[in-house]
Amino acid sequence: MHARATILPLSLDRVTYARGGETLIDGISVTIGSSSRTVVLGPNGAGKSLLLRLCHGLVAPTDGAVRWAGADAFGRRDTAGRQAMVFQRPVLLRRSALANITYALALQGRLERGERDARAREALASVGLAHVAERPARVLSGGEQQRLAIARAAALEPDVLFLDEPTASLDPGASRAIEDAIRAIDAAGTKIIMTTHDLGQARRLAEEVLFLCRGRLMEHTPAGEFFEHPRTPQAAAFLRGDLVA
Ligand SMILES: Nc1ncnc2c1ncn2[C@@H]1O[C@H](COP(=O)(O)OP(=O)(O)OP(=O)(O)O)[C@@H](O)[C@H]1O
Repeated sequence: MHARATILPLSLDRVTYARGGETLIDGISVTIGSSSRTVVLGPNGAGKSLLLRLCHGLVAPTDGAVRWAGADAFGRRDTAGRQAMVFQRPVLLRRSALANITYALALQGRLERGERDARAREALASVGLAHVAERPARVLSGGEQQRLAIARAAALEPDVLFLDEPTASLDPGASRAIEDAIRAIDAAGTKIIMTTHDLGQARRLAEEVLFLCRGRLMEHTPAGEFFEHPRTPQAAAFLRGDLVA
């Protein structure tokens, strides 16, 4: 267990990202606090992944600012080291599952060598992967690799964990295992901000929803309210499964 997030809240101030004459993220202002799991929803191409990358500092906004607890975030090491992101197709090292985690812990530099192995084994166990600790990460199944990537990020005990489509192309059993892991990480004090295409998963995990459409933030709503009474026609159409104009 570790203390609740401290680099939060995350504030976006008119964040815009334009490229090739197209505005892909359009003046998003929002404040995201530490207290609930945040799920970013929206149709294909809405800008969900891009928004996560902007928040995490992988991409700099072309206008506006991303701030953590009020400070200008981009390029700041103190905030960068306290957040992690797991991508849709995680990049794993050509090492064992266990070594993928101990290596990340060594880079982070918070734990002594002797403590890293125990933390890494604990992280693997928390996602049901204790039995593959010595196996090369690259031979693991897609679902196992995704769980390993999440365990590796969680082992760093970040204040905030960004997850981009953590269960894309996984079967229902593997997806549920990842959902359980996400709940456990949240319960241990890490703020979760994630995207998903799976509306069932969004209903199970979301406590608040950011709904994006064509780079614009249409709704920032408690999850129950979003699913029962979407405020915008775009969100209502999205929830019905219609193509969103
Ligand atoms: N670095 C970039 N340069 C140019 N265009 C980009 C860049 N990153 C994203 N885009 C474009 O921005 C738009 C939003 O992309 P993004 O991947 O964020 O959407 P998404 O909502 O996550 O979509 P999906 O649901 O299909 O995963 C897309 O049209 C994409 O092609």
